[in-house]
Amino acid sequence: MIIQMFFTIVIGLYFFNALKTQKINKSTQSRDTSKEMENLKKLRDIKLSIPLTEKSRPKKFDEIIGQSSGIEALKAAICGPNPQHVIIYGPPGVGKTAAARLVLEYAKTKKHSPFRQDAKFIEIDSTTIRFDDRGIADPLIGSVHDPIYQGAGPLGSAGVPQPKPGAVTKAHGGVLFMDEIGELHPIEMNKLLKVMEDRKVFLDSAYYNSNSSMNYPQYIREVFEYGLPADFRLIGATTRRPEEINPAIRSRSVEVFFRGLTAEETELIAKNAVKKMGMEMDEEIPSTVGKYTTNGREAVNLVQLACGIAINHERNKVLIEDLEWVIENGHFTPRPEVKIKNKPQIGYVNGLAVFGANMGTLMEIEAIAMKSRNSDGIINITGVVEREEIKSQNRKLIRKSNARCSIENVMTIIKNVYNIPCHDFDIHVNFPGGGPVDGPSAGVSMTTAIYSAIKNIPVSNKVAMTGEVSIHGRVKPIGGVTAKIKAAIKAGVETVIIPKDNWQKNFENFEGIKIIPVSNINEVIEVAVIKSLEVPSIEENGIMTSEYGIISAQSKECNESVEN
Ligand SMILES: Nc1ncnc2c1ncn2[C@@H]1O[C@H](COP(=O)(O)OP(=O)(O)OP(=O)(O)O)[C@@H](O)[C@H]1O
Repeated sequence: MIIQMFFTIVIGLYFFNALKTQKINKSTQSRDTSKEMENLKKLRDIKLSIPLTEKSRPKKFDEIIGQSSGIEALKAAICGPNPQHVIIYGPPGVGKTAAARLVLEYAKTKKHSPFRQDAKFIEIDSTTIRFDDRGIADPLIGSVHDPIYQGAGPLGSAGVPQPKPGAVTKAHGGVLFMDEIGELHPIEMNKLLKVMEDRKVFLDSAYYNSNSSMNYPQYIREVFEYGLPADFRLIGATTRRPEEINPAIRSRSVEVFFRGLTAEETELIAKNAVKKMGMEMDEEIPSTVGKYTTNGREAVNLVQLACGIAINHERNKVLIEDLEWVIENGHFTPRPEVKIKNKPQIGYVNGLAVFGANMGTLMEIEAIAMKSRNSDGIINITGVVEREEIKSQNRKLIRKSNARCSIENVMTIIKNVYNIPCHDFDIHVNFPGGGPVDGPSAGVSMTTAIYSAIKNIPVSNKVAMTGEVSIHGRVKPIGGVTAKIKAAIKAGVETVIIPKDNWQKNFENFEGIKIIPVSNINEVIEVAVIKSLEVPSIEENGIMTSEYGIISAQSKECNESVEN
């Protein structure tokens, strides 16, 4: 009896103590959290003004300048009855994120769209996702909080592993937007591909055994047995080129292209940004911003800084001096603007090229030909960036310019088609400005420049051209033709020669330019060189020059032999 009483008192005391400790813990916790809550509220009350980039973030598709084709393609991929995964390519700050953020809301307005009104848009930055081989934390795919970890709570104490859903599950039924998808760790990419295939995520834990007699909660058992739902549409955005992106994700996605913005477009973005700041500005501000910026973010940032200077001087008007100060101190360089020359020249051709994300530009090509003193002429090619290295996380891509190899083809074409023994000449071809020249598409321009240099016939300054040329003189299709035509118009060109196979019906609607599709090099020469122009010869420093440029030494010799 006494022993029984003794044990009852001991057990009673034990539970009493346990209860007391629990109460103390609870009151300390509530005291601590209420203090933290107070601090959090205080922090939330402190607000700086909203940055202009945030204020000027497009709220409607109409406010995204210059990307109508990209937006149309994005809408077609996401807003139909069968939405597709999408990859948006484009340079930084041109509206990829802005468009992605709007497209889900737009899809919800469509009757046939499978997205429900409460469908979520989940945004994740791929550069922040690291592969963790222990699988403790994976914000993209999800992870399992095993009972060995601290803070595992009552379920953890009971030895139950707890699944933590990742972005793929949070985006279930909606859109998962992955910015900079080209930077995603390869293992994470493979996991993502698996989730996209299964439309659910399977999580593993050494602490879960389906055959175990342990009494797992129903939810835990369901997740481990049947997976977490992850049926979403992916929109990945990247500044990388398609060939740098994992082919498996590319093959599962519709590819959409956003382009770099023209000066007029960044000009408009700047104008809208100043309006959104509620300020006035000097008339020259938008055009100056246009001249110094190639994307929307740069334009908005430039305007924001100039507005800041005006505000510091207690003005409501941004002066051109404010902007010039920002340009000077920010070391901004103006965008290159190549214009056509004011008269035809010998051996000088307006080529066309694309750079970056499908931006067209006029590419000058000049050639000089001199009768060689040796049996085999020397070919010199300068101004070409020959090797371009692009490093990504897991591989290195090397682009080699094949302009040097292409010139051999050009020599064969001139010999083959025009019966000119061009290996008897020392030839120098130069690409002023030096860019990564893509040899094949400069084929027609190089041929025309060398032909003009050897024959001493000037090339029209109002003509620009693009196209690959085969050794039999056939003109073959090339890429980026629309961007090239637009660049030609801006440079003041009146006639553009393009390969016949690149012809599109909508080129008929281009105003202010004549577009001539050709299928062989004879047609190019026919349009580009000005045969009617007589070349007067004025000797200067041993090199013959004319009103139309340099006359090659070969022509000097020819002239002399005629005179003799
Ligand atoms: N085409 C555009 N039209 C209007 N504003 C633009 C445009 N492009 C960029 N902006 C401005 O720049 C800001 C940043 O653009 P956004 O984040 O959409 O670019 P992004 O292409 O996703 O860039 P990144 O690849 O660097 O993430 C926008 O909030 C907007 O203010």
